[in-house]
Amino acid sequence: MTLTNPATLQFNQVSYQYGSDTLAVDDINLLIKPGNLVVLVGPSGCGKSTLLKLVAGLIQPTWGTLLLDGTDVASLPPQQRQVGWVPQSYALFDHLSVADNIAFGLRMQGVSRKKRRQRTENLLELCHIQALAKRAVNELSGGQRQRVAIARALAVQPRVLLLDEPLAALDPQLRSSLRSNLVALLRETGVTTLFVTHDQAEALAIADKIAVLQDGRVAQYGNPETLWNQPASAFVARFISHADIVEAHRIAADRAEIVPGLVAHIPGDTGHAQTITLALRPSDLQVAAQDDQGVAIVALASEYIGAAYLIQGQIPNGPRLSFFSPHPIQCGATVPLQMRAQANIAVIES
Ligand SMILES: Nc1ncnc2c1ncn2[C@@H]1O[C@H](COP(=O)(O)OP(=O)(O)OP(=O)(O)O)[C@@H](O)[C@H]1O
Repeated sequence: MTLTNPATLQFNQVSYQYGSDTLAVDDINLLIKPGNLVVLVGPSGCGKSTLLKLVAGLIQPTWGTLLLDGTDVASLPPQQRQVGWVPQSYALFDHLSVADNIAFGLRMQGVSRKKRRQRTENLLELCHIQALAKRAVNELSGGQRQRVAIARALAVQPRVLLLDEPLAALDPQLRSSLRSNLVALLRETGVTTLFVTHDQAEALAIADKIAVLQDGRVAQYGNPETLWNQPASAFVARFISHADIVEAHRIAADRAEIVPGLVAHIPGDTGHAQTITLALRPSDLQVAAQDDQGVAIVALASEYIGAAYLIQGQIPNGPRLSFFSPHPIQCGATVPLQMRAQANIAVIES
C-alpha cells in the first residue's frame, strides 16, 4: 500500500492580501519537487503561515496560481486537495485513542473498516508507535503526540504535508533529538513537505531547500549550503548565518580590506567596484596568537555557547564584529583579531 503520493507544488506569482491593505504574501514564485523537504523560514509576520493556509485551501490567492502536479487547485476545496496539515498544537482529539485519531480522516472519507484498520496499522508501524495504538492521546509525551499528529496527517495519502513549527511545543533538549527522528520519518514516507520554522539552525539542519521569507516575499530560495555561502542579500546573510555586514575596500581582484590589518579573501569574479559589501560570519574570524598579527578589537559582550565563547566587539573607528573565542574575554579587553585562513567570505554587493 502506498502511504503517500508526493506531488510537485508550484507557486506562480502568488499574492495574498488580508482585508484591503495587508499584503501578507507578495508575488511568490517557488517550485517544490516531489518528495522534497522545503523549509519556510523568516521572522514573525513574514507570511509563513499564510503560505501554508494557501496550500491547504483555507484561503485562496488574491493574485496568481497554485499548482499541484501542474493543475491549478483554485477550485478544489481543502478536503479534496489531499494536503496533510500538522498544526503547531497538533490539534489531536484527546478523547480518542491513538489508532482512532489516525483513522479519523479515513472514516470521514467513508473508507471501509477493513481498509481503515490496515492503513492505521501501516502508519503506526511507519511512525514507530505500534505500542501506543490503544492509548489515549492525552497520556502521551510531546514527541509521541507529534508522531500521532504526523501519522494522522499521512492517513489520507497526502500529496503534500504541511508542518507548522512542529518542534515549537517541545523543550529544547527533546527538540534536537526529535528533529532527526522527524526528518528520518519524512524521508521514509517520501512526501513533499513544507515545514515552517523561525529557527534558521533548524532550517539549515533539515532542509533540501530553504525559502527565506522577508515581508511576504522570497528573499532567497536555495539549498542550505548556497544560502550559507552565497547569501543573496544582507537580510539573508544576517538571518541565516548571523553575519555582520561591513563595507570593504577592494585592494586586488580577490582581496578586500575592511580596516587596515584586516583583509578578506573574496571570490575573484565579483567585478571591479572599489567599495564592496561583505558578510562576515563569526566563524570567519579568530583571535590572533600575537598582537601584531591582527587588528585590535574591544570586546563588548561575551556569551558562552558550549564549545566556545561568542564575542561581540568593536574595532575602534571600524565596524562591530562577532567572532568565536576558545577562551573567555572580559568586556572592555582589547584582543588582536584576524581572518581565518579558510574563511569563505560572501560578497553581498559589489
Ligand atoms: N487573519 C488576518 N487578518 C489580517 N492580517 C493578518 C491575518 N493573519 C495574518 N495577518 C498578517 O499577515 C502577515 C503575515 O502573517 P503570517 O501569520 O502569515 O506570518 P508568519 O510568518 O506565519 O508569522 P509568525 O511566525 O509570527 O507565525 C502579518 O503582517 C500578519 O499580521
